[in-house]
Amino acid sequence: MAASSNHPKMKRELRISDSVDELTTDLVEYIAQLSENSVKEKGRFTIALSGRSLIDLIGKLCEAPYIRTVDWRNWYFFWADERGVAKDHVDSNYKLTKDGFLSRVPVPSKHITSINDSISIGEAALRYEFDIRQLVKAHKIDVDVDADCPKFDLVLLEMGADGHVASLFPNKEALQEKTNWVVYLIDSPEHPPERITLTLPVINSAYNVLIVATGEDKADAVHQAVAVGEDGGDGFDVTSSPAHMVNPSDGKLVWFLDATAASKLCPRG
Ligand SMILES: O=C1O[C@H](COP(=O)(O)O)[C@@H](O)[C@H](O)[C@H]1O
Repeated sequence: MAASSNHPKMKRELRISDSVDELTTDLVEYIAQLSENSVKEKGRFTIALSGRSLIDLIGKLCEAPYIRTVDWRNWYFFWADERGVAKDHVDSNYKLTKDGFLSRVPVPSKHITSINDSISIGEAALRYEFDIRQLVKAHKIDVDVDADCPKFDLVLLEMGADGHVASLFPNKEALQEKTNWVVYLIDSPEHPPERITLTLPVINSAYNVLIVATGEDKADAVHQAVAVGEDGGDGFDVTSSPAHMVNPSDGKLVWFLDATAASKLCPRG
């Protein structure tokens, strides 16, 4: 890894790699370590994951040594967001994850909580929240009592070039959600328009949140999410940067950036 820095006031770390290859190596090792610690401590590892290029990156976990060393049997798998399409549709995060990751690792199928694609998007959001609540009741997912939210061991996100994470897009109502764990939208600025997403209270209750961003097209959004308005000044509107609103209450936030995505941050020392 090229550089790492810790934010003095928050439990936040920036890990900046020279290349996407280096970032991938660092990211999968970090996830494998979180999984090992969690399984050792409580016998399970709950992970909620986003889609798209992230799936390519974590594909390395399906290779040696991780395919043998990770305790896949104790993973519990969830999605941070899903698109309102059938599970076999090319836009489906489920399909992407199944083809590129889940079909290559021995996570038990009963540990995989996917989003129902045979009902309306509103019903599917309610059903997904219900399923998560059942697992909290069954003590398969920890709970953040103060926030009344599930406490995932890891929420793994990729930031889009507009600063969105999961399906939480800039200036959208979903960013204001305080009570529900899962919401849906029918007007996503990115295709497809119907989406389901975990809400900020859930993401911010996790033990660990990792945000990945690679490529020059994400440099402005990284700068806005990480460096702008830290003092709350300059009239910065946080809802213009959903990634900026990711701020775990007592968990740890780690950004995994490649050098191009980090290029608008202060020079590294
Ligand atoms: O729409 C989505 O975008 C984000 C980031 O995507 P990328 O194309 O910049 O890799 C993704 O993580 C999220 O799951 C997805 O639904």
